[in-house]
Amino acid sequence: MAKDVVDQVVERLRALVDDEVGVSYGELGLVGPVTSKLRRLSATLHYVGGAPEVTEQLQAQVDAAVADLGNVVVELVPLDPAGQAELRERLMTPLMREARSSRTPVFSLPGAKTRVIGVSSGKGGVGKSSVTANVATELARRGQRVGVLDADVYGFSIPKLLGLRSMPRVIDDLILPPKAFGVKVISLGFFVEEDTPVIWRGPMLHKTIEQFLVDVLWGELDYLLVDMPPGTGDVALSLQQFLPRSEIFVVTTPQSAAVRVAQRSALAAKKLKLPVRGVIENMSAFVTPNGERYAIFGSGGGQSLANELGVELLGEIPLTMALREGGDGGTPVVVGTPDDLASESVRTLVDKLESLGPVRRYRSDLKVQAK
Ligand SMILES: Nc1ncnc2c1ncn2[C@@H]1O[C@H](COP(=O)(O)OP(=O)(O)OP(=O)(O)O)[C@@H](O)[C@H]1O
Repeated sequence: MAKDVVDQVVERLRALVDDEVGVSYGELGLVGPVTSKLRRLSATLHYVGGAPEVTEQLQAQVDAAVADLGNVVVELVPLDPAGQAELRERLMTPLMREARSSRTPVFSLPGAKTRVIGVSSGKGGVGKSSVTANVATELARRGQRVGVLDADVYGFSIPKLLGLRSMPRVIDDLILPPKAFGVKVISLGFFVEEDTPVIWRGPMLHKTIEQFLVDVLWGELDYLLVDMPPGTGDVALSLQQFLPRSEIFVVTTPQSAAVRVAQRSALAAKKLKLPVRGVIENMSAFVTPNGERYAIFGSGGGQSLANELGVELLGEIPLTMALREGGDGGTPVVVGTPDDLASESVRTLVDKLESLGPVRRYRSDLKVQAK
């Protein structure tokens, strides 16, 4: 077998990128030697095991990469514990090492650029998770690096809304978040059995959120969205402690009763000194194809909450079939039906979110010296 074919196999395997890590197998040092026997080339690619479908997907990707090079068999070999420990060391950036040794999220270290956005609501069922999933997807579509931490202990819906079937892979004690529509996701739901109710006590939840912030290989992110449980509880407290630079956005329906409960969650955030930066109204008027508007859940709630809180109403997302169907099918409406009215309002909302920019903070350590 010609030497250049061997080189080409190695080159192609080295160039393959592990999508979740965003680094090539070559750079990760996971391509084994290629041997030639009886006109057949055998190669090995080491990988971090995950769900069977992840392995199948990788095998298909590998086979396609070398398909035109003749008789080449690439065997996928899971990394042994020593190999995993070595890989973990290679993947950790100096910032991440610092974060892990001080148990402080990289997002809170000095100089961190990630905007951390807590999406909160007064009560369940107002569409907070659907809004989070669509905003995250739209940001990623615009080229932003986005992660979602699904901390909604009452219903971990983010993986389903983003059609994620694979579980996070674990390299030694480092967690690799699976990715969908360009969004990296970690959900408490990945770690509990489906349909098994778990009572999350404050300290346990706090510890898990710490682990998700510190031991997950988020890489560099422009945005981290946190889907918070409805109400005023423990996750807000954890956010305040781990991510004091978080901004809070409150989702409400247009109904005045919903607004009152949403207001309580906003006030709780304010008490924790987390800035509430905007209101998002969801399930706004349903519009028929003929343009007739039906305000099924009333109207004006989002604006009045925004006025009371002294913040901007970032958007009014209408009730639409496409948004609901997109969520059920695991393809966010902004990708699946971009010309839907709900997609349009998500885009307007994201324009406003981006233009708001991060919070400017008073730094008590900086003093102006009068001459
Ligand atoms: N604008 C909308 N148009 C149509 N359906 C919507 C809209 N927003 C949300 N829904 C649907 O409402 C249901 C609840 O939404 P979602 O799970 O996002 O709410 P939530 O506030 O996060 O609830 P929970 O806190 O219980 O998880 C879902 O079936 C979703 O598809």
